[in-house]
Amino acid sequence: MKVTVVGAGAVGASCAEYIAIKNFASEVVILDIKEGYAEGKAMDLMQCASLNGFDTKITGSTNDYSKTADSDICVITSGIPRKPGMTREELIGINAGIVKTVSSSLVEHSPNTIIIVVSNPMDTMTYLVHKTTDLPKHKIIGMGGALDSARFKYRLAEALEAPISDVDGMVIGGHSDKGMVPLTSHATRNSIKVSEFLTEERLTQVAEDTKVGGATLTKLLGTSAWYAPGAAVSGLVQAIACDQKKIFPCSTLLDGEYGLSDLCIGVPVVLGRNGIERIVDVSLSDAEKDHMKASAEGVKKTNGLLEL
Ligand SMILES: NC(=O)C1=CN([C@@H]2O[C@H](COP(=O)(O)OP(=O)(O)OC[C@H]3O[C@@H](n4cnc5c(N)ncnc54)[C@H](O)[C@@H]3O)[C@@H](O)[C@H]2O)C=CC1
Ligand SMILES: O=C([O-])CC(=O)C(=O)O
Repeated sequence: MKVTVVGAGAVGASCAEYIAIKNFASEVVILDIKEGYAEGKAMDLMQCASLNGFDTKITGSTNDYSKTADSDICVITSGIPRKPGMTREELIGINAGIVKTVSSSLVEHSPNTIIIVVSNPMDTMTYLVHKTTDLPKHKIIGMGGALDSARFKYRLAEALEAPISDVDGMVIGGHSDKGMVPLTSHATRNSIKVSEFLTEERLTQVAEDTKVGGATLTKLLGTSAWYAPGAAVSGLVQAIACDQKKIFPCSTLLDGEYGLSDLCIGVPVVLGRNGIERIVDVSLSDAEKDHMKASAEGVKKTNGLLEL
């Protein structure tokens, strides 16, 4: 199993590290445009191998896509992150050009690959990869919901004063400050609905804190987060590499599901060896349906800024 990670920055390096530590991939190639940067990160990570007990071979490349040839999975993290006060959508001007070039170079060398898009604004960048490459739709996956759901579980556990392992919940919709749709009606503590424990007001607070999870960290760190994003990507890569058939919310091209079409947005999907093996339709409350519709309108507005 060969995995390429484009972008050796904060998220790319964290993602490569988690993939290596989980020890399921034979090879990880990190590629960056900055001279020597990916090689340096790869060497530093390889020097963790004996300490952390993994055998994954990590190599770096300065923009040489021949090194990425025949990758089973490619992760795109190249692009600029936001600064405090910015929205993810504001990154489109620079990141669209980067994602377009990177995705065509990847597919040129790995025509059968599965692409996981991380660069922001992620739903629009995922849509752009569809427009740029001729990969089938089940092989283009946007990562946002897995991270947002992890943040939702963190906030739920905090409100419930419960261990995170006791909590389950999912966030669908667009990966944006306003567009996320935390499914509070489906969230559970050890299979009991969280509404049995928390007031509607507290649940609304949990949902609001979840939606601004990325912005909150950006304010604290001066740039956006990387540990949980890297861990979330590694979860998707592992589900595909190990054919786990796990459900994650991922951004995928919709064609009528959830009443939406011609956009990529987060919905629950089954991930396995073929990428997205099935889109799962869950029943939503009326409020969640309204939020999903508004979220889709927001994503379409951002897609409208693409020069296709
Ligand atoms: N979807 C999600 O849940 C998340 C998305 N992000 C996004 O991921 C992206 C990366 O974030 P960070 O790693 O923090 O940024 P970073 O600045 O630390 O790293 C980005 C790397 O991309 C490289 N790069 C730029 N243009 C390139 C090109 N044409 N080819 C190859 N490499 C290129 C840069 O040299 C840099 O090393 C941002 O757009 C950020 O908003 C970040 C966290 C979560
Ligand atoms: O907040 C950002 O800009 C980066 C990101 O997508 C996240 O951490 O959720």
